[in-house]
Amino acid sequence: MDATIEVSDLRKRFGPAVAVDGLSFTARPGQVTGFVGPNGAGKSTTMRMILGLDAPDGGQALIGGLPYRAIRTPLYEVGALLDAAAVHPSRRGRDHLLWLAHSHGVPTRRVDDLLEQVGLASAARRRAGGYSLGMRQRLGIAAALLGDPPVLLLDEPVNGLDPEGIRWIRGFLRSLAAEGRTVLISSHLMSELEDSADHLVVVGRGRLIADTSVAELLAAASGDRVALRTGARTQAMGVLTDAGGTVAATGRDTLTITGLPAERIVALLGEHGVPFSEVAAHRASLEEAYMELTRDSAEFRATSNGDGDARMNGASGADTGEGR
Ligand SMILES: Nc1ncnc2c1ncn2[C@@H]1O[C@H](COP(=O)(O)OP(=O)(O)OP(=O)(O)O)[C@@H](O)[C@H]1O
Repeated sequence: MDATIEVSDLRKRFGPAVAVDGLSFTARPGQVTGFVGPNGAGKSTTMRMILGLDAPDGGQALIGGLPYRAIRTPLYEVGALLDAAAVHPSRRGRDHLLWLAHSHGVPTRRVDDLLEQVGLASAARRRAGGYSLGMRQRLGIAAALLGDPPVLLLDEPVNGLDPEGIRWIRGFLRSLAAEGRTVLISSHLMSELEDSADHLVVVGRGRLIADTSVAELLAAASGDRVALRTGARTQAMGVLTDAGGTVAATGRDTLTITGLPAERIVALLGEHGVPFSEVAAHRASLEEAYMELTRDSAEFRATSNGDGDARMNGASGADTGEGR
């Protein structure tokens, strides 16, 4: 089957609250599509509509040209993880998968292979109630993969994973896409998608903010900035400004230059005998790119949680999605 997910002018309200407001995007085979936006942006509702769990008020969501409910053997066509907590606590991890597998004709062998792949083999015979959130995410991902489907939808799969788990899932998602699958993953943290997504669909308050490749977004945000480390800051500023660069001091011995390529900067400093220890073309992080993207939008802003992991927040008064 064609594994493309196509969302067209999708709309959903819950009473007076507009959850999804005319959203359109396409997630293609062979790519990890990051579906990103602050809490309450409408990501889960959109995924639920793609999976036929919520009925849209308008528009449509198709997988391989079909609405989900028209897919004959969904376990083999579309794998989904919406809520990692949806596991019976007294059931052992392996038994949870076996029960799902056997009710769909999937062999036991596949269950054991998947437990191995998601790193749960050693915990497979423990009860799921004692699993950490990260272990439940892994179990949920294994369940989504049972039928070896060409389409995967994972809602916040990175949530609860430790740094090793985050590294693992990035590689795992990339390998699933490299096998030709369509992988749609949601996140409210832009930084979670760094190094895993190829394509980004950014939403806010149910609307599309950006639909772009990660490479294009980063290139646009990186601009022509060059970072320079030098003990002769004043001298360097003079030389580079005279040559037409725009120079800003960013630290005691660091400068950021725009308007001059890195090679020209090196040549100029050499000609004028200005010592320096480092010249690097600036590469924006995905988080910076997001800031750039939403700079003109008063509705969204990024704040740092203090450990360099910036979060996206809706403006004050935005629904946090809590209390449901
Ligand atoms: N069943 C529901 N009943 C009422 N309101 C709902 C329901 N489901 C979602 N909403 C509302 O719809 C909006 C979008 O919620 P949704 O969960 O889709 O956002 P999200 O982007 O997935 O957020 P999060 O990152 O918190 O999961 C929010 O305002 C939310 O409160």
